[in-house]
Amino acid sequence: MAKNTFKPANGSVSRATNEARPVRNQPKAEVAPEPVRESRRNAPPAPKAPKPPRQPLKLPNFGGMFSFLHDRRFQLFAGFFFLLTSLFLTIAFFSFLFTGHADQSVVEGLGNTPVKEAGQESGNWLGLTGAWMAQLLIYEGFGLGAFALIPVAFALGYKIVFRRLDLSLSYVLALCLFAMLWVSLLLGYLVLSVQTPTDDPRTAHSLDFLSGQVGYEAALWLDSLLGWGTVLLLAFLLISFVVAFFNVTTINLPRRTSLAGLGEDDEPIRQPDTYDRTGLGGVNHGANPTASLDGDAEEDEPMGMQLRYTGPVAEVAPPAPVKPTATEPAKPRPSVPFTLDDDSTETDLDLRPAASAVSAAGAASLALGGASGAATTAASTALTGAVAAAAAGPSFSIEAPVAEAPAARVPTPLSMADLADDDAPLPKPVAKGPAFEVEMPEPELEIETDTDELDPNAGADVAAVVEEDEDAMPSVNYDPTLDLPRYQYPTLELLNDYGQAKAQVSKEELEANKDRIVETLGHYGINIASIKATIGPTVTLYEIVPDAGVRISKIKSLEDDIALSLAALGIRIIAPIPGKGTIGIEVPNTKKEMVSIRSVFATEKFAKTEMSLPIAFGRTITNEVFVADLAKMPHLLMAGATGQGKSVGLNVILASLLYKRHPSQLKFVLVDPKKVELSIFNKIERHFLAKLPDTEEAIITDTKKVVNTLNSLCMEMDRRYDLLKDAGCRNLSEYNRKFTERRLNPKKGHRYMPFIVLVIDELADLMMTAGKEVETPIARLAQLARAIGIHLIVATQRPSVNVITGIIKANFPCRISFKVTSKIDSRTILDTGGADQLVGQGDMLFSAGSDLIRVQCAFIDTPEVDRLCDFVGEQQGYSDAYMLPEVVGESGSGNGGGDDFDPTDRDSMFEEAARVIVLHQQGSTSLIQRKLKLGYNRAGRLIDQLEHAGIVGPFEGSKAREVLIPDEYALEQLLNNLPK
Ligand SMILES: Nc1ncnc2c1ncn2[C@@H]1O[C@H](COP(=O)(O)OP(=O)(O)OP(=O)(O)O)[C@@H](O)[C@H]1O
Repeated sequence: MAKNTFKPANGSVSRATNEARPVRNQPKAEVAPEPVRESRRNAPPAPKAPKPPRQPLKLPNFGGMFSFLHDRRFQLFAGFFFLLTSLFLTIAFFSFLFTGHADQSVVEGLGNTPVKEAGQESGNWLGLTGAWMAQLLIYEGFGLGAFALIPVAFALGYKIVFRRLDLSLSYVLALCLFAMLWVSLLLGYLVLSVQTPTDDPRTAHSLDFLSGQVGYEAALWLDSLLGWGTVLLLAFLLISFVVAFFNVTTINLPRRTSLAGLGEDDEPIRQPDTYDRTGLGGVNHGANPTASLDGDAEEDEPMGMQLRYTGPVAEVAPPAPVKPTATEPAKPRPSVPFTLDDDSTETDLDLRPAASAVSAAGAASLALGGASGAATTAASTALTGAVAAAAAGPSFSIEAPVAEAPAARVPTPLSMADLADDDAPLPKPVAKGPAFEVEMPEPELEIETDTDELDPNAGADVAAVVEEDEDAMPSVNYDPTLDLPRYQYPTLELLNDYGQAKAQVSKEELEANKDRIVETLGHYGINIASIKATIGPTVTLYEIVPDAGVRISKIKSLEDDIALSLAALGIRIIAPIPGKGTIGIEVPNTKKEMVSIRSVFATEKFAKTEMSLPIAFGRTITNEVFVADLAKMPHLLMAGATGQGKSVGLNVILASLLYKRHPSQLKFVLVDPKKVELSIFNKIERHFLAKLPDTEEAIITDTKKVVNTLNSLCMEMDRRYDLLKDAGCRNLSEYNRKFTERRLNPKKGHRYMPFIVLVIDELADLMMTAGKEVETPIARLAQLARAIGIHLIVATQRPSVNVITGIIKANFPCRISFKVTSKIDSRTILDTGGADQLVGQGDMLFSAGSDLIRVQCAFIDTPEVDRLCDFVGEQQGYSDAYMLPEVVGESGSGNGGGDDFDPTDRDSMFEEAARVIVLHQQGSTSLIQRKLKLGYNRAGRLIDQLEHAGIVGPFEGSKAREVLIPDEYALEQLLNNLPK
């Protein structure tokens, strides 16, 4: 991670000069995710290992009645209970296979025998309880099918304890319950069939345990009803379960194929992947013995049946025929075949492994005559595996059901190969249309909502702001957070939980958009080799690889035509996508996904970030959480027409920083000419706000005060540079590290310096009323302040050149634009078009130098900000806001800057002020103001004069100045000696 170090050309830190720095060469904002286009390569994607995410447990609330369910300790207790239950059942069941017969009489005679004696008699490895449970669940219950309860208990326990599971609980439950009943019924029927009326009842009885009483009775009943038709019913039940469970919709019969066509087309043999229900990229990557070919290259199909399977998102009817629009000739639409990439998902479902596995299961069940417990378990597991294998081919991982892992957030590479008529030979992709591939990017891993995990106190990064390197500080180090040792970081509970986002883009929509793009470009003679769609929260990116020889500028010029034919506002064409030979067309989704701030904060990327000033803006088009470090940006310019999400964006920025930093590490200077936007943050004044001395409100709404504040910040900047120079440090983190290591003497004015973030909500207003007066200090701060930890965030709804002047723009390399009204505005803010084509409501473009990243800004509602501010504000804070240096009027020289001070030109109140100060032993301007009823400017001048007379020490930031005269006697002596 490149550190943001400010290094003047001469190697030393000079006092602030107006010399413009080559801002463009500054280290770029470190942007956590790769830009969209970087992450999508045409190179064959490496098989992704399925990443088991930590899944938050979804528990009902019941109006708080069962709030203990959310207690992690209770969850762990329950989780381990289930895990141990699964172990208990395993031992008890296996033991039953050997001792069950003998234990039967013990258990049945329980009512008559004392428990202790019965326990001693029982042969089960887990005593009487084991014998009783096994008897109940196996003999009186479901026979060997009861073994299926073991994985249920295990999965439940595992999920609760570790919060990671490749399998969804509901899937495990459905599979195991079905397996239990089905196996029990099957075995019941088999037991019934092998028994003959002449059988020794003891032998017959000894087989009953295989099916249990439930299976046996049910089989008996069915046998009387259907006879051997019971077998057909069992087969039908199995098939129905597979079809329903795996959503099988089509079946391929084996075809005679040849490989000849393949060589001609140079198309590689592709593996039929399967739709990954996990949503986590857990597609099969193993070699599939029934590798199929795409396009019309037919495959050598071994014997067997192939089902075609559509996953949840793919589970749509073939696309509605696209009606030609007025601008399109009514010529037949080219049928578009889709090739499958290795990471795309073939929806064919090959049942051969399933069939063999099922028969293995059957065989295993049959082999149970020998009472082999292992075989029994194998039977139920084999059945589970069989069904899984049916869906996944050789390596299928089942995961959260669709309801739990919504498609829009789920990284499901999804092929549309099955849109074509199954029986019709698949057309050649290159000859008749481009390949189309849909990708749903990986969601971020979400951490649990435990507050500890988001709380920097809990991690090693307590003083990440200070350290930046990993060296642990010895405990004797100064720890600024000890100013407020009991300060609690905000918790995720303060934020609204909107749950999981829902799938927003239907397959029809994707397909129709793709077809229209192909058609529109086709009208202009542009042929496309392939298209890939990446679904994001707001827009879907269609990445087009044009045929060789097509000029990119030609596609760019068709932007409006494509937008028209797609009948969608907000189409953005990126031609070419930087670093790639492809063209991107971003098409807004019909239904947008709202990105809640909680879902973003809950991700590991944000919670565990090491950035100094992390801001979680939202999600990119690839659904990655977009976190950027303000410290590296180092300033941010924001624009957007009214109502497009600017204020929400500012709140997201402020909330991100409040969640990650301690009050001792960060201070905000909030400028809000609109007076209402930031007023909500007043509550955190004593924790996080900085203000000018002797001002009432920390949030600045008055233009005059803004000028003073900016000048004060410039003074603070100069002071900080002086201190840095004195300490021989090049930037704030070096300085603060030295300070915390106690290598700098506070008596010499050294102090721990928090980051200062200046937020200006409406620059246009300031520029109109104060013009140059604000432009100059803003530009100066922007040029120089990054090394000393002062960062600017400037927002405006009018990104015109009068507001964002050349000098301001040149110093803000990082810019954000929400939707603006014109292309010109977009150019003013981003130096390129595109922001005018955004869709609003937090849709934004982030520019850090040359790259533009489209991000859906997270949404934080006012009540959430309110709760956050209440949470912070109600805690113990400092006695006042952080004090910025005093600025003494326009003609004044400022504190300590009185080189032109005339010792004989003293204020008439000088002596009185000196007495007040010495009497109270507190060198503060406000004290003079209060006691002598003076205005702010005069009191400021007085304190300057007192400093020059040696009565008070130099300015010390937020602290009062040191009083150098111990008592009134000494003061009188000094006053007498002063030149008159
Ligand atoms: N990230 C977002 N996700 C969803 N909706 C949003 C988002 N941001 C803003 N909106 C919607 O847009 C509305 C206006 O947003 P906001 O108040 O931030 O606009 P604005 O640009 O600050 O407007 P103004 O300049 O007039 O204050 C919000 O009330 C909200 O409904």
